[in-house]
Amino acid sequence: MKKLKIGTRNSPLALWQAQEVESKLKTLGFETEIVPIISSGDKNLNQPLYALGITGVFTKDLDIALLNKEIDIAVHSLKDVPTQLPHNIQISAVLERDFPEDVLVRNDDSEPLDIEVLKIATSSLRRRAFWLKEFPETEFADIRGNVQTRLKKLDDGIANATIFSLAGIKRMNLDITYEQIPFLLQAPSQGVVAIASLSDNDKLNERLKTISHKETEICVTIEREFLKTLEGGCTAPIGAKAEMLDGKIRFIGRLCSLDGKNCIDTDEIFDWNDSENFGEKIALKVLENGGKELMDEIRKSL
Ligand SMILES: NCc1[nH]cc(CCC(=O)O)c1CC(=O)O
Repeated sequence: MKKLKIGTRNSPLALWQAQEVESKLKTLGFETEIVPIISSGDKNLNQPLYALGITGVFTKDLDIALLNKEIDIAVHSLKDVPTQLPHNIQISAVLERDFPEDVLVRNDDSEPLDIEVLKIATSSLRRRAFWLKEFPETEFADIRGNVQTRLKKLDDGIANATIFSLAGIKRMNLDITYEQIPFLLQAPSQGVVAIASLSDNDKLNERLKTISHKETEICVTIEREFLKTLEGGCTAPIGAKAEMLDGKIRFIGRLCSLDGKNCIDTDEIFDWNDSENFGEKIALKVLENGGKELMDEIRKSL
């Protein structure tokens, strides 16, 4: 049997995630091979992502490899995947979500610092804006690179702290202390590993579907619809979290101005039978309630 080629970025986290997918596929009887591909997002480390002005910097090279049939599937962190996918590429399965929240990691000597006087290294517009909403005086520094690189930069003293997705820390088995930051709403589809494949590869897609985690799929579909309807192709401070509780879904969403001064929040519980287009419906409400003006302002200043 021909081996199924699993494309992935070559960062330690991406490779871990590809191996996780590989072990699921092996249970389906697939023979597999991991194909690491260097992505443009990993090459261009000097600028914050939003400044590159293009979406999909982590996924583009894997999309091309898929379309050229150099790989059969691509494994991504779903939160890095643009909501608008290239023609003939689809997300065919997601793994069960774990540890979706953001956490604060301080460098060793920053312990006694008051939370208000922290300097935080992050290039995420969402993390900055949502943090500034609570602590407007906090300073920020840009930082790029994979989890290990960012920890090294923090050690070098570019800031007192940084913010990570807890999923990344857990998957890398890093022995570092972190603090919960419950006020900082996670990115849409954070903590979720996704498998992309060619939309017309029906036979493969049918089999991929069998390893997809249904509950996670429903939740991230809502979160990504919310994001897609709000952003219209530009990066903005947007958070979203859909959770299933006894057959109901709770959705929490937030859109903020870049300085965190103006935020529009939404928090709704609904039956999961009504979940169709729910993300879009909520986003349209946010846009009507001042979200449109906020998005226009963000687009102008980026
Ligand atoms: N943009 C970087 C990125 N993309 C996915 C993860 C971690 C895994 C995940 O949350 O899905 C990270 C690192 C981070 O945000 O700290």
